[in-house]
Amino acid sequence: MSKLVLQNIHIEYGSNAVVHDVNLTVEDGQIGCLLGPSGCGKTTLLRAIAGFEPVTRGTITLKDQVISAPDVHLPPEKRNIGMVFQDYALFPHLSITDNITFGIRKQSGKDKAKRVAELLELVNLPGYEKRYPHELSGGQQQRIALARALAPQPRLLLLDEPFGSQDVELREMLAREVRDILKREGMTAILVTHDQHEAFAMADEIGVLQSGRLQQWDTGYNLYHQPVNQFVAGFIGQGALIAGTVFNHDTVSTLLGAVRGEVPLECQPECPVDVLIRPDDLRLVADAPRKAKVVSRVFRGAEYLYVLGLQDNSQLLALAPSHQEYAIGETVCFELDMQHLVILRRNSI
Ligand SMILES: Nc1ncnc2c1ncn2[C@@H]1O[C@H](COP(=O)(O)OP(=O)(O)OP(=O)(O)O)[C@@H](O)[C@H]1O
Repeated sequence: MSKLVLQNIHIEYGSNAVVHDVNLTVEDGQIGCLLGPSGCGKTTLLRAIAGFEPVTRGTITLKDQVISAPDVHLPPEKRNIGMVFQDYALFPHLSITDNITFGIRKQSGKDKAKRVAELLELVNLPGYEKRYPHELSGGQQQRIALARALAPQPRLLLLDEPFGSQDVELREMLAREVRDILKREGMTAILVTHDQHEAFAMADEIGVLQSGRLQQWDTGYNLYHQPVNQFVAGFIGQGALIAGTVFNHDTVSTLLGAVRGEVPLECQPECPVDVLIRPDDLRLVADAPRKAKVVSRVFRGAEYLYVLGLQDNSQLLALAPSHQEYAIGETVCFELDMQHLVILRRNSI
């Protein structure tokens, strides 16, 4: 069982702490993801798991073996962890077969040929044995890099921004493909990305990092629908936070009137909160008491995404079919769907 467990991980570069008290578990055969803005510590954590960065405090356990702790450091080559990077790092002068077998050079010719055929089948490039990297598209090269990483049957696979050099439209599709391949192999993996669509398409659980701290480790669905704080709410999906004051256990007073949702248990009446309103919580209608002004809009094909301004200058986002057009400056009426509103304690980060 290749379960990966990080407990209270703390990493410093010199005296500069860049990862603080990170706890997470990736169960055997599951795909985890570290997601966050540039500089939040994703790569540092991945490097620590791979064995390229020592930990100042905490333990990293893989398959019940402690591989990193302040007094334990299993060298990278002894961890049996595979890696896939953004730039594929295929050897240009080696054939696809030699690239894939690079990590299993010592095996017999027959075993290697069998594994190459198996892996090419798995990554959907059968018959590519004799080709060279320059004869392959970027997506195909990335699949070969994946086959090479899987060849030695690692205990864990680490993927560092693996689709970063692909077109945005291609990334989600590739992420799905790679997920299917990893699931077929039963591989435990961790992906690092700053692209949430890639994370959603590929991972079972996703950790959102901010300044080296793990804010939430959860499914993509829960990150979107039940963010634990304003940072996660703002980072995942689109939406706007409007200020409110708790009225009772399920009602908050806001500029938009009373809105309902699950008030956090620790928030007493009068407690200041933020209400997260996603574009899909809001419906533009012909007539309603709630009104706002169109500040800007972005054409999205099937729909327009509108930025709406309220009296106090706070803003909301709304989606509407593109044939139902509103002009900038126009006053629009809207209704709120109160089913999913998320209420967050103010200053919870
Ligand atoms: N070798 C190093 N020495 C000192 N500081 C470092 C080193 N590597 C990274 N850092 C710092 O550690 C912090 C985390 O960096 P890291 O590369 O882990 O972030 P990241 O989330 O992977 O960012 P990106 O998405 O831009 O790759 C940053 O503030 C960075 O400047």
